[in-house]
Amino acid sequence: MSEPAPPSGVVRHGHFRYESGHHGDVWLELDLLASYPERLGAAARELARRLADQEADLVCGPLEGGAFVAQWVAAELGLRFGYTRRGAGGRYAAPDSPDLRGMRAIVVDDAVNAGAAVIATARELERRGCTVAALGAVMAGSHSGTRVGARLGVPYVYLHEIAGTLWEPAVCPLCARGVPAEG
Ligand SMILES: O=P(O)(O)OC[C@H]1O[C@H](OP(=O)(O)OP(=O)(O)O)[C@H](O)[C@@H]1O
Repeated sequence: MSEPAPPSGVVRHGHFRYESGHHGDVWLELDLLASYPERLGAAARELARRLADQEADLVCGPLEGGAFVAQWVAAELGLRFGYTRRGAGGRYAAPDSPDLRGMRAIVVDDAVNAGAAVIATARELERRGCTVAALGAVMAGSHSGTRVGARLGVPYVYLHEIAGTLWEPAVCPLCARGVPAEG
């Protein structure tokens, strides 16, 4: 079964300046993805199908976009749902209630780029007494997002690999060609 393609306009090509300070040639319009619930639901159903053998109790995603997908995947699998929220210093925290001790968790995000959100979410779940069983994402960036499962040492399902390159600003070839950067 082939996975549903992201809606047109979600993956943009050009010259962009990211929050990390890097420059790159791909931008993901994740709010646009979230605005098509039918398409997001199709992606979540496909993720759920591929993650169904993980014997998990909980699906957890980072707010905002990751949690939208995680909740849908949890509903498809008949599992509990949780979320994390970014706080100071890049830490992601889950709400104090419910008690998550002893649960097997799948971490789900809409997009994984550097992997900061899913890794911090996995660390928080472990701190709260969960075992992280697997990772799922609708989209994963080819520069590092596709390798985050290996970094966490868990099975990783992503539906779309988004080809893109990151550069330090000083060596950005698009800057060298005088292409204006967005972001
Ligand atoms: O792999 P990473 O480099 O961490 O990037 C991926 C994260 O970035 C986006 O969230 P963002 O921080 O923009 O928050 P939002 O969902 O509230 O827009 C996206 O929803 C992922 O959670």
